[in-house]
Amino acid sequence: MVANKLLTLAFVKTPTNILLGYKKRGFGMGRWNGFGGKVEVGETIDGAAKRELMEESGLVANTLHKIGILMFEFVGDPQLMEVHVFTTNEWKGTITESDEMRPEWFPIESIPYKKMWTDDQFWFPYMLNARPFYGYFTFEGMHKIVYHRLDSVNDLGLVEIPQQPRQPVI
Ligand SMILES: Nc1ncnc2c1[nH]c(=O)n2[C@H]1C[C@H](O)[C@@H](COP(=O)(O)OP(=O)(O)OP(=O)(O)O)O1
Repeated sequence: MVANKLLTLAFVKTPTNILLGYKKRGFGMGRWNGFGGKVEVGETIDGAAKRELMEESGLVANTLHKIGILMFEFVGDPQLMEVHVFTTNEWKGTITESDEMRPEWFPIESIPYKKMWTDDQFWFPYMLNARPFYGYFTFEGMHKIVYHRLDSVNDLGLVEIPQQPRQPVI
């Protein structure tokens, strides 16, 4: 069994707008997303979320609220991605482009879903409405979702996080 790959994803939002970043390189290149990345050894998940937000957007979150947990399975890959999703509406600093991300504000009614990960359109409504959620998505390739489930949850601390893919890896 392979340990899950632990990642964070943070969104800065106001009641009407959301800050997204255009991924300029690496995994998810060419897509708009929140700010995040891998949890480093010795870091807490919350600490990694704050660090990645700062590195990729220039902003420091005063508080981050955990709003969701997403699992991603890629058919044929034995390792699951476990992504912890956060939001903040209190931050300081100046929005700064990094070599990885180009940040830009979007009105909530015109989020560019067609230029984002395919799964985002499913769970963004939960995140935008501050409804805690748990989602599991199985991808075939980088675009096609072949399985998904999405649940509203009362307590993210009680979510049972799977440690291996749903489908046997051949
Ligand atoms: N399917 C999907 N939807 C929404 N968001 C994501 C996915 N898959 C993902 O990986 N993500 C998010 C999770 C993370 O926030 C990033 C990926 O992080 P990555 O760029 O690989 O991690 P870094 O630590 O920043 O990478 P390097 O600096 O090592 O290149 O996308």
